Amino acid sequence: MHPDLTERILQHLETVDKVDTLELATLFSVDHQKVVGALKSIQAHGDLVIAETATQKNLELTDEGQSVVEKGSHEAIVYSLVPPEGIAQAALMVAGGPNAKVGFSKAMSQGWILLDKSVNPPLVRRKVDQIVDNVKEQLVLVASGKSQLTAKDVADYKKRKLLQETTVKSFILSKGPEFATTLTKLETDLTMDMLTSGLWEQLKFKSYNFDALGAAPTRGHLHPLLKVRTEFRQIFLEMGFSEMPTNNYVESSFWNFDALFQPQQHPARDAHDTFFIIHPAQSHKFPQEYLQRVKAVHSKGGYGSLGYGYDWKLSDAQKNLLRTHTTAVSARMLFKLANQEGGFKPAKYFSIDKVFRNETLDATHLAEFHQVEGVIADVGLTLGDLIGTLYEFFRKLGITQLEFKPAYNPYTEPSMEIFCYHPGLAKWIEVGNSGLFRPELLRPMGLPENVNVIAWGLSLERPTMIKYGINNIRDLVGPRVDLKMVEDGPICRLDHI
Ligand SMILES: N[C@@H](Cc1ccccc1)C(=O)O
Repeated sequence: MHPDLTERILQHLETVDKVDTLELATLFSVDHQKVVGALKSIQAHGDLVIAETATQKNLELTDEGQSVVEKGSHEAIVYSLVPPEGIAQAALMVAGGPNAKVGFSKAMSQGWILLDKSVNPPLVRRKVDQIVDNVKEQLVLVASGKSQLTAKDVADYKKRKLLQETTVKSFILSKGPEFATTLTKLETDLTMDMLTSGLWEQLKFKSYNFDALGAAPTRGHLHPLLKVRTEFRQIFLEMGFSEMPTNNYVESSFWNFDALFQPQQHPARDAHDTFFIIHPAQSHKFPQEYLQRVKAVHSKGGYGSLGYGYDWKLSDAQKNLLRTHTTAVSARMLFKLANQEGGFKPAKYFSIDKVFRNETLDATHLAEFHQVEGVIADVGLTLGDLIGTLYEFFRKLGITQLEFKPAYNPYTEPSMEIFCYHPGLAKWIEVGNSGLFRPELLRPMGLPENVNVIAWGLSLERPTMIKYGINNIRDLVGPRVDLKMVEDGPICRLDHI
């Protein structure tokens, strides 16, 4: 608010009996709201002024009315589009755009144009050589505040949505019993000094506003990872996926590696990369026939594959570990899908949960993190389906530029790393891994020959870090989490970063 607006109002009021706040706004060339604000603060100081409410009706152009002022009325535009030789009505409608229909009927009733039915198709022709665009002229006058419209004109223009009536509330001010041209400062606090010296009797106190909203107290907040997880879950659900049960952190090597055709000598199965469990060190319950088929495909091959040709050991498959990827969850689910009652049915699944790797900790790696994984099983799926699905999935995250790079996974062929262009960071970043599950994985499970499975996985931490502008993963979990970030972090889409 203008600092001395209150005093300017009071000084003006000293010279007159009554003044309207709208008049003051024009006089001081300030917004009417500001004058009303200043009035409120004058009123807070006591009965300096008497304010009576007044309402005034104003005529204003609508957006459509404004366009008539700028470009002419709809009927004049239609008239101007009719060439001397005439034009087919349909072509006129196309040329005139959305307002051509009203323009046409108004121009007809004004007697400016006619429809010549003596030719086939009928042609719209000019009926007069010249027109005066009264509507435009009258609205121009309204815009300049000089309108002299009759009540009927006003009603007509309102009906045509060219004019609207607005009511403006204002106050008529006159001097009150405590009128003064300056404001005395209002005290907000009653101090001990004021009481003992008796000063309080001469001071004016600001009254309490019991309706003011207090500051919201802080309370529980969702962690950024949970918020981003909610967002991913929502996207999967929108795309028709169902969530897989993911509650087993402890998994056997069988489901984490062997079922996925990952050979027992694979370096990832080394204790350097995997946390093995000591108690209990082994799992014992496996679907026996399936286990035999997995053993066979590793050691001898099958389903058109040569296998790896090594001596597959049950004892290695039995070793318990903290699952290293959520693909172990997908393996269990696909086995269930292949062996469910009534046989295989196409399905779309997702999971978002914690996985563990024996990593050297650094700015981008922790020993535990989350994976987001999507899996689709259906007849005749191709790499094209995978690419299309990935585009749709990432589009829903606000990412539209993707690139794919050939990659290798023991369980997928072909495999693709997924890169996306991040406009905020102005670079391509790797966001995930994907592929078509190998027959050596699907057929031993009992999935029919013509069924293919496409899948992709990404970490939950990486998009969360990008979204919240964090470059050290240790700032995302544990004691280094900035509580301000947790409180303020909005649930918003990645494109709002
Ligand atoms: N399991 C892979 C991701 C992935 C999932 C599904 C298919 C292909 C790859 C990983 O840990 O990175």
